[in-house]
Amino acid sequence: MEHADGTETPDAEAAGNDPDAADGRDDAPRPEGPPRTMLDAREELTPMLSQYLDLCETHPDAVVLFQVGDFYEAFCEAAEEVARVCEVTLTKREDSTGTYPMAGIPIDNAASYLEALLDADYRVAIADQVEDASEASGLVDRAVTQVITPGTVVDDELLSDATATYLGAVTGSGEKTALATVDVSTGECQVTSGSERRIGEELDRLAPAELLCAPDAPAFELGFEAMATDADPEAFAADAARETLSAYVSAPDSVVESESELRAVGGLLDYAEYTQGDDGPLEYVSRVRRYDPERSLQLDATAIRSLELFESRSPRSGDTLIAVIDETACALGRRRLASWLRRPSVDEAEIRRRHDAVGELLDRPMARETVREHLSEVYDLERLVSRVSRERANARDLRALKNTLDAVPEVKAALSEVESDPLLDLRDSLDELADVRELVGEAVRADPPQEITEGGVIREGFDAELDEVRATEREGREWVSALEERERERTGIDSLDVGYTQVHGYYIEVTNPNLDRVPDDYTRRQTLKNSERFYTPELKRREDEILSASERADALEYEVFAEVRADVAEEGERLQALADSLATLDVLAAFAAVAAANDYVRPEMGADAVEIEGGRHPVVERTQGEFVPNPADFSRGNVAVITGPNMSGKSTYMRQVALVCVLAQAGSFVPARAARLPILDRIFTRVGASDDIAGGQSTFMREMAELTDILHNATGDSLVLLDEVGRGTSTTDGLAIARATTEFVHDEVGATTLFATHYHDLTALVEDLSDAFNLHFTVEKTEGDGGTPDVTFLHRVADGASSSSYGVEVAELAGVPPAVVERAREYVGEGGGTIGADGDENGDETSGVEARTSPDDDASAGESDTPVDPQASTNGRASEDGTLAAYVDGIDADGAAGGAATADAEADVLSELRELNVAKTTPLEALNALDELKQRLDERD
Ligand SMILES: Nc1ncnc2c1ncn2[C@@H]1O[C@H](COP(=O)(O)OP(=O)(O)OP(=O)(O)O)[C@@H](O)[C@H]1O
Repeated sequence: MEHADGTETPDAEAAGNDPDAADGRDDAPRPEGPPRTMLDAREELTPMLSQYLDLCETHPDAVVLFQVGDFYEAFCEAAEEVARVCEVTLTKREDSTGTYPMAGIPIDNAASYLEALLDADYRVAIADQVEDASEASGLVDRAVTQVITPGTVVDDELLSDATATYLGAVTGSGEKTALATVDVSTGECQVTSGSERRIGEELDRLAPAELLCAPDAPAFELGFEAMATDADPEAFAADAARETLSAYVSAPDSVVESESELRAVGGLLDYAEYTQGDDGPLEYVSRVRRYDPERSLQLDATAIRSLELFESRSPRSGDTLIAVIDETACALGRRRLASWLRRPSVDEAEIRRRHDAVGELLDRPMARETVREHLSEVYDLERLVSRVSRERANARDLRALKNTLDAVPEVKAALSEVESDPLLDLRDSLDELADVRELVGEAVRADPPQEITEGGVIREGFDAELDEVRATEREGREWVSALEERERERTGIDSLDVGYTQVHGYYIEVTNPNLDRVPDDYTRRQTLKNSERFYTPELKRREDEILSASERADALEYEVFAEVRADVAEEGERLQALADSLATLDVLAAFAAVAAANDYVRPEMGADAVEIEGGRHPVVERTQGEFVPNPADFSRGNVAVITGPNMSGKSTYMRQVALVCVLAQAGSFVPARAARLPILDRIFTRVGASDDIAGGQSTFMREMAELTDILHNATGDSLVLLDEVGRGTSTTDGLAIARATTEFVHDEVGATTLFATHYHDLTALVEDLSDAFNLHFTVEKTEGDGGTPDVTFLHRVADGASSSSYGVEVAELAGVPPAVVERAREYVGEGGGTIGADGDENGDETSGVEARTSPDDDASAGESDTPVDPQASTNGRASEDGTLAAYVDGIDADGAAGGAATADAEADVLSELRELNVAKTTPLEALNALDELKQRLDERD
C-alpha cells in the first residue's frame, strides 16, 4: 500500500460512499464507527479491511487509527475527516472489492495529529499491530491498545504538566450525588459525594476534560468544556462496580461512604480500563481516596475566575496568581501548587505546619536554594511511574527515573540541619529507593536509544547470557574487520576491500584488473561495473553467527529490560509516596522563595477577624511600578462599605484581601506587613456586571443568581466580595438591592464582607448597622488648566465615605470630549453632587458621610417608572425571618405562597395578585410584593 501524493479527490460515489445508496440507513455518515461502504461489502473485504471493520464495530464511538507499517491509517468517512482535521493528504486504496478513501498519519510523529483530533472532539482508538509483521503468517494481528479521549490522554506530548487532566464520573442524585475522578496520567483517583449543588461546584472546580454520567445522574450545566461520554450503564451497577474496584483495593466498601460513590468509582475505572485497551486493572492506580470538599476552603468557579487564580479574565488584565507565585522547580510541584491553590486547607494545624516549613526554608536560604536546584533535576515521577506500570516506559524513562533518584540523597543532605517538625518529617519521608536506583543504574545504559527492541539498552556485566551472545557477535565482527588485512596479504591484492550491505551481507571486493589473482575458495556473490564481490565459506559462517548473535542479543536485551521494568513497577507505591513528598517539598520551597523575593510575611492563623497591615495585591504589585499598601481591619466590624471614584483601587483592594487569605490557607506567606487571619470556610465573589463578559444569560439575572447563591450559602466564617451589586438594573432598584443585601449579610450571615459601591447613599446605612463601617479611596484634587479640578489617584484606603464619585473627572481623563465633560459637570452641579467636599488625602477619621439621600441625585437616576424609597420600603430592613432570605426563597420556590393560611387571607392575597400588572412590574417590585403577600399570609396564620 503506497502513499500516493494523491491530489485526486476520490469520487465518493465510485467508492460506494453515497449516503443515499446505503439502503434504509439514512443517518449521515460519521467518521466514528464502521463505515457503511465496508459494511455493505462485508463478505468481499480483504482480510485486512475486514479486520479494520471489526475494530470499528467494537469501538463505535471512536475514530479507529489502524497501523499499517509506519502509518496509522483511517478509511472512508474517517479518512476524510482525518485528512481535514489533521491536514494530511486524502488518498485512496483500491482493491478487487472497491475503492476506499484513505488517510494516514506517521506513527513516529503522531502526537500533534492526535491532538488535532482530540481538539476536534473525537475519541481515537489506536489499533496497533500486536505481532511482528515479519513473523506473522498472513495477516498481522492488530488490537486496540488504547482509546485516546480528552480525559484519558496519557501521552506526555498531549498533556500539560502544570495541571491535572481529569476523567470524571457522576452517579446518584439529590444528597447522594457522587463524583469520582481519575487523572489517568498519574493514577490519582478520588471520590466524593454530596448534594447536587455541591457536586456541581466540585465539577466546576476540577473541570474534568471528559465526563461519564450514570443513567441516574443529574444533568449538570457545566461552566467549562468537557466531552460527555455515554459509558456502559452496566458498569455503573453496584455489583459490577464492586467487582471492578476490588481489583484495586481489598475492601471496596470500606474506601467509599455510599453506594453511589462505589458506583461512581467502579464505572469510572471500568471506562479508564477500556481506554487503556481493556487490559485488566490499571496498575498505576495505587490509591483510591475518598475526600470531603468541605474540608478545604471552598472556592467555586466564579471565585476562582474573578480572583484570577489560574486564568486572567481578559487579555488586558495581566497575570494570574499562579503565574506570579509559581517558583516550583519540577512538574510534581507545579501540579501540587495548583491543587493547593484550588483547594486551600481549612485545617489550622496543617496550615501552621506548612507555615513552619516555609518559615524555616526562608531562614535557610542556602538549604532552600540547594533543594530547589536538585528538585529541578526531578522528572515527572508520577507520570513516569504510571508509564512504568503500564509497560509503556522505555529505557530513557528508566534513566530519567534514576536521575530523579540520584537527586534524592542530595535533597536530604541539603535538609540535614533542619529543625522544624514538618521539614524533619518530610526529610524522613524521602525514600531514596537505593535498590531501584542501583538496579536501573546497573542495568540500563546511560544514554540509551528511544527504541527498546533494537539493542543498545542494557549495560555490559548485567546479564551473563546477554554478555556471552554479545561477545560472540563482537568476536565475529573483529574477525571480519581483521579479514581485509589478512586477505590482502594472502592474495597480494592491495586494493581488496571487505564490506557489508543490508541485502547481500558481508563481501570481499576485488577490482576487475585483479580478478586473476582471486583464490579458489572465493565464491562470486555480485558483479559490479568495475569489480566483483565474493565470499568465502568461513566469511559466510561468521556472517550467520554475527547476525544470529545480534538478533538474539537484541531480543535478550528487550527481555532483560522488560524484567527490570517489571521489578521497578513492583515498587510503584514507594515511588508514588516519594513523588508525593517531593511535590510537597517543592511547593514549600517555592513559597519560601516567593516570600524571600517579594517580602511576604507569615500570617498568624486562627484570629477572630481578618486584620491585615500594609496588605498588597500579589499580582498587581508586580506589574505596577509603585504599589500603595493598604490595611484591612475587620476586628471593628464585619461589613465594609467601600466607596471611591472609578479607577481608585476598590476592586484591587477587595481582591487583595481575598488573595491574602487564599495564599495563607494554601500554606504560603502573604504580601503584607503583618496579618492575623481567621480560617475561612468559603470565599464568594460577585463582581460588577460590566466586569463580566459572560454571554448568554442577562447580566442582571446572572448577578442575581450569584447573589442568591451567596446569601444562601455564606456563613459567619466566609469572606464575601461584592463589587457593585445592583449595577445591572435601574439605580433605584440597584440601590434597594444593594442596601437589602448589606443588611442581610450584616444581620443574618455575619460573613466578612467587602462591598464596593458607587451608591453613595449606601454609606449612610452604616450608622444603623453596628458591625458595618465605611471605607473610601482617597484622591488628590488639584486646580487644573482653566480652573477645572484634576484628579490624581492615591490608591489609598481611608476611613469614612467618599463624597463624590469623580465620574466626570475620570471621564475627562479617559478623553471624553471637553464639551461633554463640561455639560456633565453642569448636570452634576444641578443635582447637588458637589465636588470637593472630600478628596482629603489624609483621609483618616473623616467619617464625612456626605451621602445624597435622594436617588434622583444620581445622574443616572430616574430610569425606573416607580421609584422605590428603600428606607420606606417594608423590606428596607431584614426582619427576623430574614427578609432577603424570603426574597431569595421566593425566587427559588416559584413564588409558592400559601401554607396554612386561612381562607380569608388567601382570598385577599389572591385578589391582590390578580390585580398585579406583571408586565409593568420591575423584578424587585415583584419580589417586594411577593414578600409582602407572603408575610401577610404568615401573620394571619
Ligand atoms: N494600591 C494600589 N497601588 C498602586 N496602584 C493601584 C493600587 N490599587 C489599584 N491600582 C491601580 O489602579 C487601577 C484601577 O484599580 P481598580 O480597578 O481596583 O479600581 P476601581 O476603583 O475598582 O475602579 P472601578 O470602580 O472603575 O472598577 C488598577 O488597575 C491598578 O493599576
